[in-house]
Amino acid sequence: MGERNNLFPIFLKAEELKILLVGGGNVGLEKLEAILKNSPKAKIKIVAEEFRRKEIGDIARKNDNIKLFERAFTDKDLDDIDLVMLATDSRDLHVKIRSLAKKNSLLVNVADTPDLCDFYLGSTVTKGNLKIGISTNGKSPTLSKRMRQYLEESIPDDIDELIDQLVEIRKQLKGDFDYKVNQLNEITASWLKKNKKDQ
Ligand SMILES: C[C@@]1(CC(=O)O)c2cc3[nH]c(cc4nc(cc5[nH]c(cc(n2)[C@H]1CCC(=O)O)[C@@](C)(CC(=O)O)[C@@H]5CCC(=O)O)C(CC(=O)O)=C4CCC(=O)O)c(CCC(=O)O)c3CC(=O)O
Ligand SMILES: NC(=O)C1=CN([C@@H]2O[C@H](COP(=O)(O)OP(=O)(O)OC[C@H]3O[C@@H](n4cnc5c(N)ncnc54)[C@H](O)[C@@H]3O)[C@@H](O)[C@H]2O)C=CC1
Repeated sequence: MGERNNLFPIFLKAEELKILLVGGGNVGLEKLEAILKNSPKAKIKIVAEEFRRKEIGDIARKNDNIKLFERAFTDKDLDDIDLVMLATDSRDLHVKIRSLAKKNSLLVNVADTPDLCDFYLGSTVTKGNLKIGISTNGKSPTLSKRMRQYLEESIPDDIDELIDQLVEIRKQLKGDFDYKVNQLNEITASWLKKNKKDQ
């Protein structure tokens, strides 16, 4: 048997959390864009001695939820933070911030260092209410990206209508829990068969 991905996926309400991002270079920008692509109103505090002025400056100007501090990291930056993402060019600094953050029981991602990560970012496909997260266990971000592109093309853009229909049906179903589960399973099974026949 080969290796197996044992990561546990969760979908964070990032717009209700305070995220600290340290570092504003290429990697910092990539991670900032990854957060905002999924959660445009996420509250992000960026601390960087220098940063990609054009891109990160523009994003921060247009978005009140992003606070940009042009200076070195200080220990107090961890106060009142829920989640930490590090993207500087210093492993020593990453190790130091990580150990401070762990004292506050914070979860930490270090963009270019899987062994220092409590969690990884994944590629994501979003179609309305549907979101699919993809992980290669930290092995190949490129494969994650290709899988995202594949799924983005193959999942119909109107998939959200199926979700809306199920919400309506779910509201109208009368009966106990088991009855509802059975009904919802039956209805959706026939949708799958129908789609197969259509192909
Ligand atoms: C472990 C992880 C930690 C984390 O960042 O959370 C991590 C780590 C590293 N990334 C590296 C490089 C690249 N990262 C990308 C892209 C993405 N990276 C993302 C996630 C993750 N990257 C986590 C694992 C995800 C998983 O399990 O699959 C994505 C999915 C999410 C996002 O960041 O938005 C996003 C795709 C978004 C999309 O398009 O869908 C590309 C491709 C490209 O840009 O085209 C390259 C260049 C090609 C290559 O190297 O593969 C390197 C090498 C640095 C070096 O060479 O030293 C490391 C460090 C290492 O592996 O040691
Ligand atoms: N750029 C890329 O695509 C890749 C980068 N990497 C590695 O990832 C790391 C980050 O890469 P880049 O973003 O390109 O580097 P970068 O040099 O452009 O950015 C580093 C950022 O960290 C900030 N920083 C450094 N010390 C700080 C401190 N004490 N407090 C606050 N901010 C501080 C800098 O001001 C800057 O914003 C590097 O170690 C690099 O070797 C690895 C593979 C690819």
